[in-house]
Amino acid sequence: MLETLKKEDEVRQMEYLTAGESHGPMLTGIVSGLPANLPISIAAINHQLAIRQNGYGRGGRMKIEHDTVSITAGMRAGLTTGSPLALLIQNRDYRHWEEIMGATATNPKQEKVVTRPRPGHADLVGGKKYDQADLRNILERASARSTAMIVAIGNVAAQLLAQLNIHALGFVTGIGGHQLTDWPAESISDLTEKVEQNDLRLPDPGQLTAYHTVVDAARAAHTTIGGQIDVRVEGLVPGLGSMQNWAQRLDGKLAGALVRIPAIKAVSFGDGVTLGEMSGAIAQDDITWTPTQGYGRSTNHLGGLEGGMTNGQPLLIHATMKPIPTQPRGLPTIDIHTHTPTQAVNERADVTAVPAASLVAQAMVQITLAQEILDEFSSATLADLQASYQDFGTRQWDRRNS
Ligand SMILES: Cc1cc2nc3c(=O)[nH]c(=O)nc-3n(C[C@H](O)[C@H](O)[C@H](O)COP(=O)(O)O)c2cc1C
Ligand SMILES: C=C(O[C@@H]1CC(C(=O)O)=C[C@@H](OP(=O)(O)O)[C@H]1O)C(=O)O
Repeated sequence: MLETLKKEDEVRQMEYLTAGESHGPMLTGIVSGLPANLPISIAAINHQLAIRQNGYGRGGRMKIEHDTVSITAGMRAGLTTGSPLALLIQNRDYRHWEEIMGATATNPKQEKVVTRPRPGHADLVGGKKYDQADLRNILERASARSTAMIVAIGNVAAQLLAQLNIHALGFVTGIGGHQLTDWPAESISDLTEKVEQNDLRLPDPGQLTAYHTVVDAARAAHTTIGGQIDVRVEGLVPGLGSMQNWAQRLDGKLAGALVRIPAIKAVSFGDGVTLGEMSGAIAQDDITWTPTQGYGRSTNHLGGLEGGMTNGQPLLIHATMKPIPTQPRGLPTIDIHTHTPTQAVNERADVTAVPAASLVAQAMVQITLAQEILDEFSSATLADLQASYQDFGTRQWDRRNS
């Protein structure tokens, strides 16, 4: 029994892996378990990669990189073959780091050895765990540089989901303690138009100036800020996920996927933390039925999930990003070689990266939903998947006395 549960939780039809250091030569991604005959647009992936690099408040690194993906396995003539898909993204910054980061380099530049761990980053505990005297061997992999590959893989998942008419959008709803918008009630197609018109991914472009002011104030105060992100998903059939075993609950898988993003510290669904303040009769979503639409809901307080399953309403997910940990004026720390109190290393850093993180959150939701769907339905080919998914969605199950 325990073995079965472990397998359900850990072995998935679609698996993905990334490799690559922030200042190494490239990022590598492998995605296995995709159906054969899925059209993949590399231009669409590159479009998302370019958007991820945007956002007021990012540091100097984004001026160096021009992220584009190469697909080196698993695809021929624009279609997946069913074999593992391999993706590569070059790090342009590597040319400045080759002597330090090359696989055979001996790190001659002593000033790039990191001995002053940053509070809020992986430096200290990673150094202890992996027995590294140079904390660069930790921060290079902990860096959110890997989110570029996650966005590429997320877009592969998005292209799969689009074949089933499922669409997701991540956007920014707050910055540095300033709420910029409430849950927008619009559909994804209306929201996408607004969110993609500005490089801050704001559903209300009227808030651009407010956003800039908050970031400018943080920069002037020599500090960093976090913010609020929402992800909305439309088009999911009811019944993805399961209440049978806790390991199968989709709410848990989605929350786990989102908090894996570096610096994401809270996740909630629907009305989220405010549900705790509502009366029970208000907080649930009344069930309706019409001959043309079938079952529906009059509200969506619960964000489209009941019993760990999708209920056919849009998924509404909220995530909070903490302020960027690297501080221009390094925080109090201890030098690991001398044990003396000092200031943490000041690596080049972003003042904020909430717009980029909103796209990463979108990608993690898309990956998690693609994994769930590929686990649940027959998927050797795209046609198999479309047929079994549609069959499940339209299946008549309730017994009426008419
Ligand atoms: C898109 C993005 C960009 C980030 N940029 C930076 C940065 O420039 N400097 C930094 O110290 N942390 C940055 N972070 C956050 C760190 O990677 C993260 O705080 C660190 O890996 C520790 O993980 P934790 O905060 O989840 O504990 C960024 C995160 C994301 C998602
Ligand atoms: C490289 C990216 O983000 C990086 C994430 C990051 C961190 O510590 O997480 C630190 C910074 O790296 P660098 O010191 O090279 O400027 C960010 O730029 C990226 O988003 O592509």
